[in-house]
Amino acid sequence: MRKLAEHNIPLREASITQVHSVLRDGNPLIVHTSMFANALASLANPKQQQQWVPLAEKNRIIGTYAQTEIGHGTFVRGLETTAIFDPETKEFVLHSPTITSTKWWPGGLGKTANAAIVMAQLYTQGKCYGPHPFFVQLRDFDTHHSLPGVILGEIGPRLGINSQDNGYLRFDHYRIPRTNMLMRHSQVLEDGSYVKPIHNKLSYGTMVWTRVAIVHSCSKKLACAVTIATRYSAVRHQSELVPGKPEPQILEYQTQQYKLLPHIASVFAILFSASSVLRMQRNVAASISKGNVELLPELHILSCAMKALSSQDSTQGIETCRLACGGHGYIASSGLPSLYTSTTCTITYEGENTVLLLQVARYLIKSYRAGLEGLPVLPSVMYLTAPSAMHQSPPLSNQALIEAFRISSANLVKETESRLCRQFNLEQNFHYAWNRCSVALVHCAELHSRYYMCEKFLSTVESIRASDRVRSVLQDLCRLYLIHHITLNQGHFLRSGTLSGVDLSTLEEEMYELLAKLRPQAVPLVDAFDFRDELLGSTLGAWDGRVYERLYEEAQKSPLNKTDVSKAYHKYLQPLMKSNL
Ligand SMILES: CCCCC/C=C\C/C=C\C/C=C\C/C=C\C/C=C\C=C\C(=O)SCCNC(=O)CCNC(=O)[C@H](O)C(C)(C)COP(=O)(O)OP(=O)(O)OC[C@H]1O[C@@H](n2cnc3c(N)ncnc32)[C@H](O)[C@@H]1OP(=O)(O)O
Ligand SMILES: Cc1cc2nc3c(=O)[nH]c(=O)nc-3n(C[C@H](O)[C@H](O)[C@H](O)COP(=O)(O)OP(=O)(O)OC[C@H]3O[C@@H](n4cnc5c(N)ncnc54)[C@H](O)[C@@H]3O)c2cc1C
Repeated sequence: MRKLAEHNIPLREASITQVHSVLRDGNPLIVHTSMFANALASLANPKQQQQWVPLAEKNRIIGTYAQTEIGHGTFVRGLETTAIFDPETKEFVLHSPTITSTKWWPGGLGKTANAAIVMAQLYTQGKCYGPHPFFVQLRDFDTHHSLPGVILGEIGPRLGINSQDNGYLRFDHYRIPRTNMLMRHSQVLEDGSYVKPIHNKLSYGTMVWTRVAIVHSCSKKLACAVTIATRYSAVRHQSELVPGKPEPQILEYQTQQYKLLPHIASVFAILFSASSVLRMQRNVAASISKGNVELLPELHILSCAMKALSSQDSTQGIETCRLACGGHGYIASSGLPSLYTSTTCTITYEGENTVLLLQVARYLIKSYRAGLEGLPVLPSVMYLTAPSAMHQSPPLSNQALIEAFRISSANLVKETESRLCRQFNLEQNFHYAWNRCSVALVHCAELHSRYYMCEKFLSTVESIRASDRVRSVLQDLCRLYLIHHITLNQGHFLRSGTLSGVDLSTLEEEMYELLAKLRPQAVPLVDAFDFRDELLGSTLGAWDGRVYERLYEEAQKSPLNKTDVSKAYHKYLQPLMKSNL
């Protein structure tokens, strides 16, 4: 990043907006270095990796991951792009049969990538075997022109990340060699016969990998936002806390502490969960390479749960940080608008959150029913039918709060499963009944996911190797996080009987005390994230706290300030002013 690539400007001299356009508003190579690279690593066989990975690493091949179509993003089994095997020529013929089959959204597809992993419905010997990944060259590697039979373009401006191109792609009976089907898990042999994978969802592996990557990415984006807003809140003085006294730092206001400290805690909560899911992903990947897919469902569900929760929490946290900075939070040079627009899309892409949470709910109901029948269930959901151990922990202790989450989550799953049964008896159709319970099912998934994140936060803080002082601050942050999310979900705890109204009032009081106790730690905590000013890219969050000078200096860089009278005056204003004479 020493220089902003396309502008060849030393990073320190770049305008904040230019920094954002590369670092935050979208990196045209992010899908190449993440999803495309992972698809080759996890879905291609060794011979294919040998052929394409070195070229991708040298950026001779710039790839993207082209799965979503203008008519289908969520429902992968409904994709319409076809890949029909031709036994005569031993080729796949790729085609976009309808307007809705147009590939639409893939990052870099419009103008940057010269190749793609394309998900298409595989047909051979007259039978459809569902969506499979194919390596497809899209542009000439020397001239970058689109190849014959490939129609490419850019989809147009978006809410954010506009410095990367998102593209569209259509195929017109475009032929690729049989060996361009990524063949690690399934194959089509020369005679056209299909060899099936050991698990029919292995072709979804890159989505799972990316969901796990997004969790970690969300913790970093939220860390940027809380750094900016907390530092600004220590510099900004406003109003009178006590009449007649000097204007205080806005960080002295309890409401400002409530806006920022729980989200500082959330950075750690997401980070610790990200580490846990990443460990699981590596273990499952190792098992799959030995032919063992037993834990794949656990990874799928956990990656859905954590991607949904971390994208939602970080997006809400960044917006809260932006609002906590008042008017200056709305200015581009604060860095907060581009953080928001580049994070809110994580709720949508890589699996829209509602849909992923319904995947989690499906697993919870299925596991709950299996537990009732005494069948084996996987570790993360064993608690659903386990006996409660509520009263073994001291009242309102951390362990008691985790128990309250556990029991409330199990209770909600049990209640919702009963509702599903009642609805099924009415509708006599599981899918209609499922849909009529889907709001409650999403709530089950959210509470289960929150329980996981809280448990991981506490267990990590309890086992972390750190100085007593650091441990004490992390324990306070964890306690604040647990109480904050209990107060946000009070109804679940009252309904499960795990916490009373008095308990909740006691916890609220403690939360307010924790805000005051953590106030002196706020700036040291965000300084510890150690973001360089150039990467933070914020007039409000710079290390030296010269907020007003930086805002003013940044404004000078605006092209509009190159002249005192803008060209628009002569072209538009002056005629307007004279027209009424
Ligand atoms: C510059 C340096 C960069 C370095 C890079 C490093 C890291 C990256 C950094 C940060 C990350 C940031 C960004 C990431 C990069 C790029 C992202 C940018 C762009 C975004 C890309 C995309 O959006 S790609 C397209 C994503 N699309 C989706 O996710 C589609 C969502 N839909 C689905 O996944 C599926 O349709 C479904 C799961 C919702 C349903 O699938 P379906 O086949 O219909 O299954 P069923 O619902 O019928 O279930 C049947 C059973 O199958 C089980 N199952 C489903 N999926 C899986 C799975 N993946 N694995 C295992 N099992 C699965 C399901 O549980 C059912 O099981 P049971 O029958 O037992 O219940
Ligand atoms: C910035 C950005 C970058 C992207 N990059 C890529 C990329 O590189 N490669 C790629 O292939 N794709 C990419 N995508 C596409 C992305 O993966 C899809 O937009 C995403 O999967 C959501 O699908 P959709 O757009 O069809 O939304 P839909 O699924 O149509 O969602 C619309 C609404 O329908 C609801 N819904 C859908 N199905 C159900 C259901 N079963 N039950 C209940 N509600 C449902 C959703 O909850 C949502 O509220 C990108 C998208 C964005 C925004």
